[in-house]
Amino acid sequence: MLRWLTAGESHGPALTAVMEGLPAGVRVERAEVEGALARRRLGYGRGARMTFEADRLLFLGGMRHGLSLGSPLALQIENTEWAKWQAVMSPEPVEAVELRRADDVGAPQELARNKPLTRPRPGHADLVGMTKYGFDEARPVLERASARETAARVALGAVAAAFLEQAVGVRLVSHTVSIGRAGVPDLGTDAPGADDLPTPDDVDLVDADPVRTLDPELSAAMVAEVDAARRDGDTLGGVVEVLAYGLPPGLGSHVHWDRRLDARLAAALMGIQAIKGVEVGEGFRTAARRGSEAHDEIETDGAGLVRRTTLRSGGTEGGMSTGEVLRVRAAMKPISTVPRALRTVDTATGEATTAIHQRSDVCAVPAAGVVAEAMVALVLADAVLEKFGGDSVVEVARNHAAYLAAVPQHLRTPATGEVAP
Ligand SMILES: Cc1cc2nc3c(=O)[nH]c(=O)nc-3n(C[C@H](O)[C@H](O)[C@H](O)COP(=O)(O)O)c2cc1C
Ligand SMILES: C=C(O[C@@H]1CC(C(=O)O)=C[C@@H](OP(=O)(O)O)[C@H]1O)C(=O)O
Repeated sequence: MLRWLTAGESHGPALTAVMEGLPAGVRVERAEVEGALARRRLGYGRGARMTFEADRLLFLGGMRHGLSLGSPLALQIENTEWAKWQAVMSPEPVEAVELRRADDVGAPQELARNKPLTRPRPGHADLVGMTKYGFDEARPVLERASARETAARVALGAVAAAFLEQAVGVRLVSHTVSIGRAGVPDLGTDAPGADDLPTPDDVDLVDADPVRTLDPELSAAMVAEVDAARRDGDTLGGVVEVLAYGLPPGLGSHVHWDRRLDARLAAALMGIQAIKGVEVGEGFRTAARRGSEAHDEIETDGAGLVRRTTLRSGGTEGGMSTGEVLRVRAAMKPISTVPRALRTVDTATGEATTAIHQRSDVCAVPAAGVVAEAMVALVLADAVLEKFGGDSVVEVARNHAAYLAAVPQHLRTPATGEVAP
C-alpha cells in the first residue's frame, strides 16, 4: 500500500511530503521531478508568482545514490518567496505590536502583507474555513487551501510515475481539453479512436504549447479566451484529461465500492483544489446514448488478440482496469480570486463589501492537468502494488510478468501480450 501526506503553507518556508510503501530500487532522476515541478508552473494565464517561484527540491529520506531504499521517502520544496513572508508566516510568536503596524499608512510592505483579511472570497475556502476553525481573518485558512500545496503532490506523482514505468511499463500523459468555452466538447460526438488521443511520446509537444493542447487552432482559441477574461477582470476554469497507457487488466476491484479503480481515481481528482467534476471515459456523453452505442464491443482480431472496437469506457469496467487506455477528465471551476471583485461580507463588521483581490492566476487549467496526472500516477501506483505486491521494483515486475503470462491464450489482449503460454 502506498500512503502519502503533504504539509506546509503557501507562504511558509517550504512544502514537505512523505510517501510510505514505495518499493526499493526505483530510479528517481532529480531532473524528472524538477521537470514535473516546472511543468506545473507553466501555462498561459498563471499569475506573477509562477514567474519567480523556483520550487527548490530537496530529498530528505528514502533515497540513496538515485535509487529508492524502500524506506519512507521524504522531500521538501523550498518556497523561494519565504524571505518576504518571514514575519507574516513565522512559526514563532511575533511581536503583536510590530504586526499591528500593518494598518499604519506607509507601513513597510512586509507588514502590509499581514493586514487582516476580513473580506472572504466567494468560491475559496476563506469564509467557511474561518467559521470552522474559529479564525477572525482568512490568512490562516487560505495559506493551506492554496493550490501551492499541489507542488508537493506533483513531486510525489513524478516518483510514482517513475515506479509505474520501471515496474510495469505504464506511462502517462495529460492535456487540456477546454478553457472557458474554447474546446467545450459536443455531447453528441462519437468516441475517439486511439489515433485521436495524445500518447506519452507527445509529452514534450503538449508541454511546449502555452495551454497544453496538441491542436494549434484550439490552443489559439484558449489563449484568446484567457486574454478576454483578463481584459474583463475575470477568471476561467476548464477541463483536463489524463491518459495512462500500458495498464494491465484487473487493477482495482468490483467487489467493494472503495476498491473500485474508478472510485479511487474520482476521489483523487476531486481532491485537487477547484476540481468540481470528474468523468471516466465518455461518462457524461455516454449517459445520453443508447446502450448499443455506449459500450466498447469485444472482438478477436486477425492476430487472435481480444480487442475493443472503441475507447468509450475510459479503460475501466466493473471498477477494474480493462487493459485499454485509461482516460479520465477533471473539470476545474474558475479561479475564485476574481479581479472584478465579487460581493461579500466583511467578517469584522458584517457590512457588505467586495472580496479581497490580490495577485492571482487568471486561469490555472494547464497546471491542473499536471497535478491531475500526478494524482492519477499515485492512485495507479497504489493499485499496482495492491495487485502485484513486492518490496523491490524487480519483485513487482516479476509478479506482473507472471500474472500476464497466466492469461489463457484465447483471452490475450494487446495489454497482456501475444506471448504463447
Ligand atoms: C494549479 C492551481 C492554481 C490555482 N491558483 C489559484 C489562484 O491563483 N487564485 C485563486 O483564488 N485560486 C486558485 N486556485 C483555486 C483555489 O485553490 C480553489 O479555488 C480553492 O481551493 C477553493 O476551491 P474548492 O472549493 O474546490 O476547494 C488554483 C487551483 C489550482 C489547482
Ligand atoms: C503558489 C501557487 O499557486 C497559488 C495558488 C493560489 C490559490 O489560492 O490556490 C493562489 C496564488 O498564490 P499567491 O497569492 O501567493 O500568488 C497562486 O500563485 C503555486 O501553484 O505554486
